[in-house]
Amino acid sequence: MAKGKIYQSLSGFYDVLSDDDNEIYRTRARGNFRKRGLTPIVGDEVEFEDGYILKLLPRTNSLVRPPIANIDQAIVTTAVKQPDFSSNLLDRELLALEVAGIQPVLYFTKTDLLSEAELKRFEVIAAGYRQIGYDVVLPKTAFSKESLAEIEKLLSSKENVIMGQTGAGKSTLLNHITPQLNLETGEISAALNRGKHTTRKVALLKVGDGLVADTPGFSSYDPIQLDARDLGQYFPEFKRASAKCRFRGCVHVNEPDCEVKREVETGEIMQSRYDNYLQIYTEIKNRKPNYKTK
Ligand SMILES: Nc1nc2c(ncn2[C@@H]2O[C@H](COP(=O)(O)OP(=O)(O)OP(=O)(O)O)[C@@H](O)[C@H]2O)c(=O)[nH]1
Ligand SMILES: [Zn+2]
Repeated sequence: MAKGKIYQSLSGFYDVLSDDDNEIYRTRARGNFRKRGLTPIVGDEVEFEDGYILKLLPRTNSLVRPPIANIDQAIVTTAVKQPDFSSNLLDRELLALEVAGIQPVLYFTKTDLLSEAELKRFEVIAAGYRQIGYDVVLPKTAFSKESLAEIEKLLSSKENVIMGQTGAGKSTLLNHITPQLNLETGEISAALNRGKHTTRKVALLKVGDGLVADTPGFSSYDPIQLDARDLGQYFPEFKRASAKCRFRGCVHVNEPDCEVKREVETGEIMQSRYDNYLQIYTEIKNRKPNYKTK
C-alpha cells in the first residue's frame, strides 16, 4: 500500500501525490468512507492502492468551507469593492479559522478601484486588524511589486489555502504571483455586482516555494458549531481583554464592568468587530438545537 497526499479533488476523483515516487495517481474513495461519514479532502494524507483510497490518516486541522485539511495558513482574500467589503463576512471567516487553529493572513484586493479618501478608510481598517495580531496586506497599488513580494514571503515554506468571497480575486492574485499557473478567472457581472464562481475545484498549487490551495468562493458564511459562551475565545482581542472583565465567563453582552465593552468605547477594540460578535452570538443563541445524531 502506498502513502500520499491529496492534491486535487474534482467530481469524486482524488489526485494523490505519492510519497514513494512523487507521481500523481488518480483515485476514488472506497464506499465505506461515506458510511462512516468521512469524505477525503484536499490536503489529506492517505493510504491508497489500485486506484482506491483505503485509509485517511488523522488530520492536524481541517476546514469545512473551503474543504481542506492539514494546512498552516489561510489567505483570507477580501475585495474592498466589487463585491462590496463586508466586515461581517471577514470576521466570520476569521472565526472559522481561529476555531480550526489555522493562522489567518488578510489580503485586500481591488484597491485600484478606491479613491484616496476610500483608501484612507481601509488603512484604518487594516491597522485595526494588525493590532489584533493578524498579518494584513493592503496594496496601495494593486499587484505592486512590494505587495506581491510581501504575500510571497508570507506564503513561503508553508501549506496555504486561499479563501474568500466569489469574485474576490483569489485566482487573479495567484496568477500574479506565479504567471505560469494561468488559472481561469471570471468577469464580475456589473449588474449583480458579484462573481460567477469560476473556480470549481480545490487544488494544491506550487506558488513560489510554498503550496497554495485555490478554492471556490462563497457568498456567505454560517457561524460555526460553537457554544455561544465560548465565542469570545476566538476573537483574540476579546480573549486578551476578558482577563480584566469583572466576571469570569463574561460574554461581554450585559455584564457590568466588562473590559471588552470598555475597550470598544475607547476605540481599542473595533466597533465593527463587536457588532459582528453580537450578531453571531445572537445567531448561535437562537439556533434551534439539532437533536439528530448521525
Ligand atoms: N480592478 C481589479 N479587478 C480585479 C482585481 N483582482 C481581480 N479582479 C477581477 O475580479 C474578477 C474575479 O476575479 P477571480 O480571480 O476570478 O476571483 P476568484 O476569487 O478567484 O473567484 P471564484 O473562483 O469565483 O471564487 C476578475 O474579473 C478579475 O479580473 C484587482 O485587484 N483589481
Ligand atoms: Zn466582558
